[in-house]
Amino acid sequence: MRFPGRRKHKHYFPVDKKDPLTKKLTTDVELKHPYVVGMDQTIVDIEAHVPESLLAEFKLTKGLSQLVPSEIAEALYQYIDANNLIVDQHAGGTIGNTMHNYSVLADDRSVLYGVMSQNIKVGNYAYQYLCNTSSKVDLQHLQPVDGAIGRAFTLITEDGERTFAIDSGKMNRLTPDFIDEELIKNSCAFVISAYFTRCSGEDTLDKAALKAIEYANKHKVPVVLTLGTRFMIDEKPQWWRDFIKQHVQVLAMNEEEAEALVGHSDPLLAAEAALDLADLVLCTAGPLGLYMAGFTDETFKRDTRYPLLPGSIPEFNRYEYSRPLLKSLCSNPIKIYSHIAPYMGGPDKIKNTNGAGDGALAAVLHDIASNAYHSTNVPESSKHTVPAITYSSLSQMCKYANRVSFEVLSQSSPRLSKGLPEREDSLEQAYWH
Ligand SMILES: Nc1ncnc2c1ncn2[C@@H]1O[C@H](COP(=O)(O)OP(=O)(O)OP(=O)(O)O)[C@@H](O)[C@H]1O
Ligand SMILES: O=c1[nH]cnc2c1ncn2[C@@H]1O[C@H](CO)[C@@H](O)[C@H]1O
Repeated sequence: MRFPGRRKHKHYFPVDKKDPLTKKLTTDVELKHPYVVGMDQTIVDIEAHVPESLLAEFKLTKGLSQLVPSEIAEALYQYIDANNLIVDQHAGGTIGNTMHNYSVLADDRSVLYGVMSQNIKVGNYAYQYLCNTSSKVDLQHLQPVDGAIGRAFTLITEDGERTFAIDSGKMNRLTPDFIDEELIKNSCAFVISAYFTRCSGEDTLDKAALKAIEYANKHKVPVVLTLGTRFMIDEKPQWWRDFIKQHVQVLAMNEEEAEALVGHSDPLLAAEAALDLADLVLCTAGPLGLYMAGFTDETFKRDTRYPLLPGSIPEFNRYEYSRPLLKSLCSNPIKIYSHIAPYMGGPDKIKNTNGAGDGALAAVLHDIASNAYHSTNVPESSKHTVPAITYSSLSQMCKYANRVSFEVLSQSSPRLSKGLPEREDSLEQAYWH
């Protein structure tokens, strides 16, 4: 496990002090590695740069992810192919991207649940998916299906905005009997997107997801939910609020999904309202950067060293140096918030913003897993007198998540091709400072 950012020796694995802790770690002790489990609709992204008029022609709403019947998907494919509009084809899926990015950042294992075509030919979609996924993502738990995986036509208009038209294939056929309780029980987080609810007919993914969530809740493994796309939440906001309150500990969303969920267009107020539903909240807000919100206990709160910020909640960042806890573990819970503007103001040129939010979530997962790694291997560390969910403070995680989003935006594709540099060129802006 590579740790997020550069860490002080005091808390990291100390090598300079000859105490029992150090000895334990410098002798041949094999460190235990935590892993995260994600579940996704296995999808290949077919990226095309298109004029706005094409969206109207195919009755697609800009900025959203929408399912299309296979005849429409085929007509769309024929159109973009014949007009040479396709610029790239790569593995996608919001959780597939997140697991891949997690594994690249942490240099460690994640497990992906989903389906995979049982007949793979060199060059077909299934093959492309496998070739495009980090070898640290364990794909042994994909369920074989007789048919194609999903296709996401990722249509980028001139303003860089992306619209998805999804051709489902067999992506929703993961069955509940395929879910291994032990695998979930021993993981440090279970990650899913709201897309699992978009099932119909013979689809079984929704039932498989509910089974996995039931196991995670039973064994107190944090459930991490990312909201996917706005109109799914708009369709039944109360259902989502109840679902999150009952099953989810960590919630990730962008400001539009947040508004659909809790009715506030201001991302900070939305993040605060979401704390009635979940314990830790990440709300990305495009060019405004991102917000995080969580709980800490009165006893463990830490004052920020940054200037206190005005906003819809005055001085909201006061305790951003605190590490977040599950609300149920706080005897006197207080709400904590942090915000960060885009790293270095954002890349000079953004060709598309696809996957920037998935990148931010991967960073938060990395921090959660680092905490599990450290507490399993160095349980005596003073760090773990606070039963926090994450290794870092809210403030530090915001910096890290933002830095990863920047990397995704700069490379114009949702899956990181490499980890972050050990040292940044611009030290003032370095996320670990
Ligand atoms: N135009 C921009 N300029 C600078 N930074 C940006 C811009 N758009 C996004 N970002 C960065 O990327 C992060 C995530 O972006 P955004 O809120 O667009 O995610 P998203 O809508 O969830 O994306 P996706 O669903 O494609 O993963 C932001 O918090 C910010 O740090
Ligand atoms: O319905 C869906 N299910 C799963 N993933 C999706 C869906 N629609 C879009 N994306 C995925 O979202 C990623 C960017 O955040 C894209 O890679 C795309 O594949």
